[in-house]
Amino acid sequence: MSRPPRPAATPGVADADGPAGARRPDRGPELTVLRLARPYLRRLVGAGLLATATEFAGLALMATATWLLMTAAGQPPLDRLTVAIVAVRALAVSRGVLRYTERLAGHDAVLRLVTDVRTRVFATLAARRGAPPRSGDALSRLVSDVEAVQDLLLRVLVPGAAAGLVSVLAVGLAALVAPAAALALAAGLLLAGVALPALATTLTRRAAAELAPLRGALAADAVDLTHGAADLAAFGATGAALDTAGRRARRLARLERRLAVRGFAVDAAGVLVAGLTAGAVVLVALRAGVDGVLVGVLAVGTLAAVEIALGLVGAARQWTGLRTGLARVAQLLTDAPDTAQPETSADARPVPTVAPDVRFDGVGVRYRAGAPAALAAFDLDLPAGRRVAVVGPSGAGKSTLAALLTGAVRADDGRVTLGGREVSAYPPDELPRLVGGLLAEAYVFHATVRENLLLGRPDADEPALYAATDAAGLTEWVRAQPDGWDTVVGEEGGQLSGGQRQRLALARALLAAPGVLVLDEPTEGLDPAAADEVLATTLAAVPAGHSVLLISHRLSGLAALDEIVVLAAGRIVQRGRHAELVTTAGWYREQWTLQQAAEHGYLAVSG
Ligand SMILES: Nc1ncnc2c1ncn2[C@@H]1O[C@H](COP(=O)(O)OP(=O)(O)OP(=O)(O)O)[C@@H](O)[C@H]1O
Repeated sequence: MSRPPRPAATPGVADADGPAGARRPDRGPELTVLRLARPYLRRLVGAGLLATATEFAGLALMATATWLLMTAAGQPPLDRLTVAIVAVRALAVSRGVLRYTERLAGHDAVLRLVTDVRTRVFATLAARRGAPPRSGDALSRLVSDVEAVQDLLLRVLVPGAAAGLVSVLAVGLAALVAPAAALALAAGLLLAGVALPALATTLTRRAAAELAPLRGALAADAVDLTHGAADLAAFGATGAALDTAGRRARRLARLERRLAVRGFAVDAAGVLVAGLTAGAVVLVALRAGVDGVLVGVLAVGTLAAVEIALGLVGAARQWTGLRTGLARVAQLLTDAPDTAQPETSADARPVPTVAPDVRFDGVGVRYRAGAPAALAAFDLDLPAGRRVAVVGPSGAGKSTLAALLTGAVRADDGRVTLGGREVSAYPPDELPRLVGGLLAEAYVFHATVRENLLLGRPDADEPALYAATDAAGLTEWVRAQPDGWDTVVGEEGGQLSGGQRQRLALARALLAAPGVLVLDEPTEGLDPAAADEVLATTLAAVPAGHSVLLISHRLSGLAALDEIVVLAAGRIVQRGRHAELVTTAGWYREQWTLQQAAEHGYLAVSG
């Protein structure tokens, strides 16, 4: 496998990786993310109103049931109770129905929004193909960060708004009975719904911010201690490593205990507030001469209303835990205003019909002063529709060519032009539409098969996905998975075999369909028969008019290419078509013979 050459330009994505390094977006991360919720505002407001209705039905149920019980104790005629009996039943049933529809409406809106956010995040990452690679951990975190957007709406904003509205309604209704009691209720609700959530946030914010990185570090310790056990033992470092991990585990346990104690304290304060508010409301109502039954209704209603308002404490806690993830997502989206707009994003990217002509003119690359040239006096014409293979021994400079084309490396001598314009003159977001493909050590994301593929072309429909996986020979595997396209492939594609990972990366490159398709060792990790088949189907799947630069150490399957360039120590040593090169003495014929012998045996070669 070719090593990825050192990138020349370093547009930063790494700063969005961690909480410490994350530059804060201009506005709050919540606002940045919620801007994306605009198309779903009506659905979200609907879900919020349903949540309010659910809570209100619960409150009304408690109040009506109290009135019913207290009035029934006086044994009035049954017809005085009929309406209340029917109301209790209706409220009990409607509360369940409302809760169900609220969940349905909320999840419908939020899942649509999250799909949007995820597509934009992936499109942003795709548009930064020239940027330094992000760590697997950071990418995985980004995938789960997107889930924070879901929680922000479902666990914070919708229930928070419902609790706020029901509190206002409860105060309004209490005011109809006794305005002074309503004031006491309002004070209690403010304590439960504003002061306590603020206190909970203040008490837990610092510890919560420390908790997530600490958990990550401990998880990394666990992996190091198990995977690196042999090396630690070999260097006599097991004890020290265990000590470090032990210290971290103890610190984590201390923090979690502290958080739990503070959480219980706030919860206890909530119960106290509920009791005191109910007591105050009862006293004030009695003083105001309110009827005994109504005082009872006010007391129970107060307890129910304060409990609903206390839901804001839970929402505040959730919000504290979500902020870091939200900040990372917002950071990524604000850094890439282009990809945040569907009209200009990769979604709307048309498949180019004709490739730009590519020319390498006397190109030389030297990675370090004094080091031998990775590429010297390299000339190549790759007009639209031409397919060229570059072969040669390890370290010959093949991947450097790919890096020059994608703008990851700049030529020290000569010129690399696309459509007559120097590669370095293209804006970074324009280049990937023209040149791209399967580069060295392609990264497979901890996401679903579909999401990994859509990174190549976010607007690809199902037939396009099938066409790409057919060519890469992955369709059968996808069909065999219970979750099909939605199969999660694990961290760095860890739940796939090496061959399946390669096929997935290849299918993604084919789906992207840039005008100039660069394929750096596309059949790496496949057995010879599969490699031949995949190379043939891949080349057949490249649209007419698109060019191909194929980098390969395997010489099998190159007969269909228009030209083969043999590189050695950065210089062209042979060029021609396969049929010519196998009959000419030189590196190509030698390697061809060796590879055929290794793959098919000497008899097949001589026969
Ligand atoms: N990022 C880098 N920093 C320094 N030297 C590099 C870098 N990338 C490549 N080189 C050097 O440039 C030369 C060409 O490397 P390149 O990766 O282009 O070769 P290759 O033909 O693709 O090799 P392989 O088939 O082994 O992947 C090698 O000598 C290599 O050591």
